[in-house]
Amino acid sequence: MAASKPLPDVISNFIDKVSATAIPAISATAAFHARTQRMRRAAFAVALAGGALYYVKRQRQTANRKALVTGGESVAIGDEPLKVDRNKIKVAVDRRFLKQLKYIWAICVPNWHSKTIFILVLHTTFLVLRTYLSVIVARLDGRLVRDLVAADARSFGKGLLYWFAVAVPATYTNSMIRYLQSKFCISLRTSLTRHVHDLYMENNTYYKAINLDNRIDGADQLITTDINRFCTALASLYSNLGKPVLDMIIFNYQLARSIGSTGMWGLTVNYMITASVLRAATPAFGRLAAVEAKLEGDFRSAHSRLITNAEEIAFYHGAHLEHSILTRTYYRLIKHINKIYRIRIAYNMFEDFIIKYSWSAAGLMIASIPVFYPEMAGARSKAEELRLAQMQAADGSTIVSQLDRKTGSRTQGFITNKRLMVSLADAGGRIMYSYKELNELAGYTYRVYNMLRVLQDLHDDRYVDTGNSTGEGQFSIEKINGVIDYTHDGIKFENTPVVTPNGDTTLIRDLSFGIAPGEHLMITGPNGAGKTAILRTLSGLWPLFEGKISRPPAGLNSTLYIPQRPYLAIGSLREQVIYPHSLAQMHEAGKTDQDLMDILVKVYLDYIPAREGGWDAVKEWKDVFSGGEKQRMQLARLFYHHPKFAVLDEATSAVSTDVEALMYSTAKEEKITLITISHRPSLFKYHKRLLRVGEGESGLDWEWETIGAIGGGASGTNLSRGSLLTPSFEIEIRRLEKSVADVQHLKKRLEVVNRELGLTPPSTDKASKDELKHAKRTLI
Ligand SMILES: Nc1ncnc2c1ncn2[C@@H]1O[C@H](COP(=O)(O)OP(=O)(O)OP(=O)(O)O)[C@@H](O)[C@H]1O
Repeated sequence: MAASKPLPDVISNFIDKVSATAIPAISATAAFHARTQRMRRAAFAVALAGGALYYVKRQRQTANRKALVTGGESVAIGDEPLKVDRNKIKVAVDRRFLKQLKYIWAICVPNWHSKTIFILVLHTTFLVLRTYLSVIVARLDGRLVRDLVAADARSFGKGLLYWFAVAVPATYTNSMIRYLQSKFCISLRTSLTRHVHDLYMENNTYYKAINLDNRIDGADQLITTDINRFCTALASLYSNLGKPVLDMIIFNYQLARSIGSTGMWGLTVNYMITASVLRAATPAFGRLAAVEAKLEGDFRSAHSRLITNAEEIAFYHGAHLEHSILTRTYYRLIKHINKIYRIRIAYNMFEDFIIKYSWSAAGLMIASIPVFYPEMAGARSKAEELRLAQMQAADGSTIVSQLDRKTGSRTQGFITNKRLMVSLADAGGRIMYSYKELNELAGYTYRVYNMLRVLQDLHDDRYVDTGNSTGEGQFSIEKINGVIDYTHDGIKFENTPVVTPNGDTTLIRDLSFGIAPGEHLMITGPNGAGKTAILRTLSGLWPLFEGKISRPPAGLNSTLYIPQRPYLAIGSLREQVIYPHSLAQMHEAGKTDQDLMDILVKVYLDYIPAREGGWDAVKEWKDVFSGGEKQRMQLARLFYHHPKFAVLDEATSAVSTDVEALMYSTAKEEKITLITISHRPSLFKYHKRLLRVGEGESGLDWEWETIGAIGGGASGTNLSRGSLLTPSFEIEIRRLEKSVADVQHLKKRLEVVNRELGLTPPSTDKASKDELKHAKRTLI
C-alpha cells in the first residue's frame, strides 16, 4: 500500500494549486471586463505575476522531485546498471544545517581563546580596514574627476599623491585577507582532522566503520577530501559573506548621506525583491555538492582497490573487468558533474542579469537623485549645495565660474556615489553568489557532520541497524548483552553464541570452553564455520550479543593476534619486526638490534638485514618479501613481544613444515600459550586442547577434546557437552592410517584377481612383475 501523505501537505498543496490557478484566471477575466485602460493593465499585470510565480514554484518542485528520484536511481552506463544509494541525502540551508554547523564549529573552536578565534579576529580587522579603504578610494576618485572637470592641476596632483598613499595599505590589506583566509581554513581543518583521527583510531572505530555499521562509506575520502572541502567552503564563505555584509552597512550609511532616504528605500526594495527572486530560482546546489563528493569518493576508492590488489588482479588477468569498473565509476561522476554544469548555465545567466545589469541600472537611477531632485538628496549633498551658494555670495563670482564649480561638485558627488553604488552592487552580488556557496557548504556540512556523529557512535559502541541485516536473525546490533571480563588469567567462553556483526547469522551456538596459561589450544573446522569469528569476538572486534568471555587485559604482552593475511607496515626493516612498537618503545623495552637479529635466527630470516641493506632500509615490504617470509616476519613479532597468549590464525600456512615445527617448539619453550587455527593435523601435537567447530547437522555445534587423551573429552567435561564427545584425534589418526593401509592391500588384491582372469594385460615392466609375484605370495 502506498504511504498516505500527511494532512498538512495535502491541504497546502490544494491551497497552492487553487491559488496558483485561480489568481491568474480571475485576473485575466478581470482584464477582459475592465472598463478603463489602467484597470485592464493592472489586471493583466496581476495575472502575469501570478502565472510567473506559479511557474517558478513548479520549476523548483520539479527540480526537487527529480533530485529525489535521481537519489535512488539506477544509473546505466555501459552494460550493467550500478546502484547508487543516494536516497538519504537531504540537504538545504535550513535550521538543520545551522545545527550541524554549530556542532562542527564547537569541535573546531572549543573555546574563545583558541588560535582559530585569534585568526578570525585578525581576519575581521583586515576586512573592516578594506571596507574603510574602499570608502576613501571612492571619495578620492570623485575628487580626482572633479579636479579634472574643473581643470585644477594642483588639486589633481595632490589627489594623485593621496591615491598612491592609499594604494600601499590597500594592497597589503588585500594580500593579508587572502593569507588569513587560508590560515583560517588550515586551522579549521587541523582541529577537525585531529578530532576525527582521535575518534577513528581509538576503540577500533576504523574497523567498526567498515565491518559493523554501514552508515558511512569511504571514510578515507571523507577524512582526506570532504573535511578539506568543508573548511575551504566555510573559510571562503566568511570572507565572501562577512566582507559584503560589512560593505553593505558602511556603504549604505555613506550613500544615505548623499542620496537621501528615498534613494535608500529604493535600494532596499530593489535588494529585497532580487534576493527573493534569486532564492526562489536557486537550484538545490547543496544536495548536488553532497552527491558529487560521494561519487568522487567512489571513483577514488575504485582506484585504491586496484593499487592494493594489483598482483592478484594481474594474475587473474582481471584488467578488463577492473577497467570497466573504473570507467563506470568515472562516468557516473562525470554524468553528475555535467548535470551540475547544465543547471549552472541557466542559473548563472539569470543571476548575472539580475545582479550585474538590473542592479547597475537601479544604481545609476538612484545615484542620479541628487542631480535631478536636489530636494530629495541626502545631508552631505545638501551641505555641498549650501557651501557653493555661500561661496557664490561671498566672492561674487561670475556666472561661468559658478557653473564650473557646480558642475565639478555634481560630478564629484556622482562619481563618488557611483563608485559606492558599484561597490554596493558588488557587495550585494557577492552576498547573492554566497547563497549558492552557502548551499554547497550545506552539502559538505551534511557529509562531515554525518561522519562525525557516526564515528562518535561507533567509538562509544552505539550501533544502528540501517537495514544491513535481514532481520531474520536472533540478534540485533542495537541490543548487545554480552560481557567481556578483562581480569581473568586464562581465556574462558561461557554460553557465548558467535554471531556475524549484523546479528543475522549465528555461526556457533552456545560456545563454552576454557584454557589456562600453558594449555595450548587448537581450533579446527570447515571453511566459514566461524573459527576466526571466535577470535574476533574474543578481541572485541565483533559484538558479543550474549554470554560472557573472560580474558587477560588487552595489550601486546597479554594477547597477540597473528592474522591470516600478513601485514607489513610503512617504515624500516626494524619496524617490521617490532610492529606496532616505535623505535622509542623498543629502546624503552631495553631491546637492541642484536636482540632483533636473535629473533630473526629463530624464524630463519637472519639473512634478511644483509640482503635488504640493514635495519634502517625502508621499502615497500609487502612487495619485497615472499609469502613464507611475510609469515615468518609475523612470527618474529611474536618472539619480540613475547605475549602470554598468541593467536595464530593459519599464520604458518606458507611456511615449510620443518621450519614450522621448529618455530612451534621455540614458542612453547618460551612459555607462550598458543591458540592455533589450522587445518594441518601435523600441528595437533603441539597443543593440549582441541576445539572443533562446524559440527552437527546444522554445522553450529562444537566439540571439545583433550589431544592425546584416550577416550577424549575427559578433561573438558566441566565445560563441554558430553553428548558431543568423540574419540581423540590420535585414535582417529590411527584408525585412518589403518584404513589407508587396507586400501593398498585391497588394490593389490584386485590387481591380482584381474590378471588371473585376464582382464588386465600382463605388465612388461620388470619391477611390476616382481611386485605382482610378491603380492601373490603374500595375499593368496
Ligand atoms: N563482517 C562480516 N559480516 C558478516 N559476515 C561475516 C563478516 N566477516 C565474516 N563473515 C562471515 O562469517 C563466516 C565465518 O567467517 P570466519 O572468517 O570466522 O571463517 P573461518 O572459519 O575462519 O573460515 P576459513 O577457514 O575459511 O578461514 C563466514 O561465512 C564469513 O562470510
